[in-house]
Amino acid sequence: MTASTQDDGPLVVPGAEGLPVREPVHVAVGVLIERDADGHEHADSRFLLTSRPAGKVYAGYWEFPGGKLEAGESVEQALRRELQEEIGIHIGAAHAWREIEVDYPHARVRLHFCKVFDWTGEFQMREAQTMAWQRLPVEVEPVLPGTVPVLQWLAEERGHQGVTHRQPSAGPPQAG
Ligand SMILES: Nc1nc2c([nH]c(=O)n2[C@@H]2O[C@H](COP(=O)(O)OP(=O)(O)OP(=O)(O)O)[C@@H](O)[C@H]2O)c(=O)[nH]1
Repeated sequence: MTASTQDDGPLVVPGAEGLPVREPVHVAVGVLIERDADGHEHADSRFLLTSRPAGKVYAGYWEFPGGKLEAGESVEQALRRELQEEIGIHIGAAHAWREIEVDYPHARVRLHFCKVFDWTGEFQMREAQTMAWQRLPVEVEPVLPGTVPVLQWLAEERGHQGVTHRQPSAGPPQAG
């Protein structure tokens, strides 16, 4: 799937063009990164992607784990709760990193990406997702449209040249 950006505007996914402006749903998203023995992130550090569970919009697409903020929650609180609920880990500090709005046909979301370097606990895919530690270029596919800019930001930070992921080979997603 291809998507287009607008100047200072949201990433607009095909099918969402021309829709009335909607209030964004805020989503906390964790970019879990493995650091080396010196505690540094480097160009080859692996990051975690998870596949979206069956029954959700974009089921099977790969994304960074996270979920919607509940009433009264901060981004960090929501991320802490979501990662415990969905993948079974307790995170340490969440470092606010980048934000982007994405206009999907089903909703407009504002994605608050946080880098996370410390966590405890065993990974448990509690929604029957799949997890994959990845480097650039990402090998799993298809990647969620809202994940593509994040891969680009990582590529810029890491001096990665070339593609960041494979283009999806399947047709449009089944809503769930
Ligand atoms: N977790 C996550 N969501 C993302 C990313 N990129 C992106 O566009 N999204 C969008 O953000 C929204 C997150 O919703 P979700 O369904 O995962 O959240 P949730 O677990 O709280 O949902 P639910 O409890 O209502 O089922 C979806 O519309 C999803 O398509 C990403 O990298 N990670």
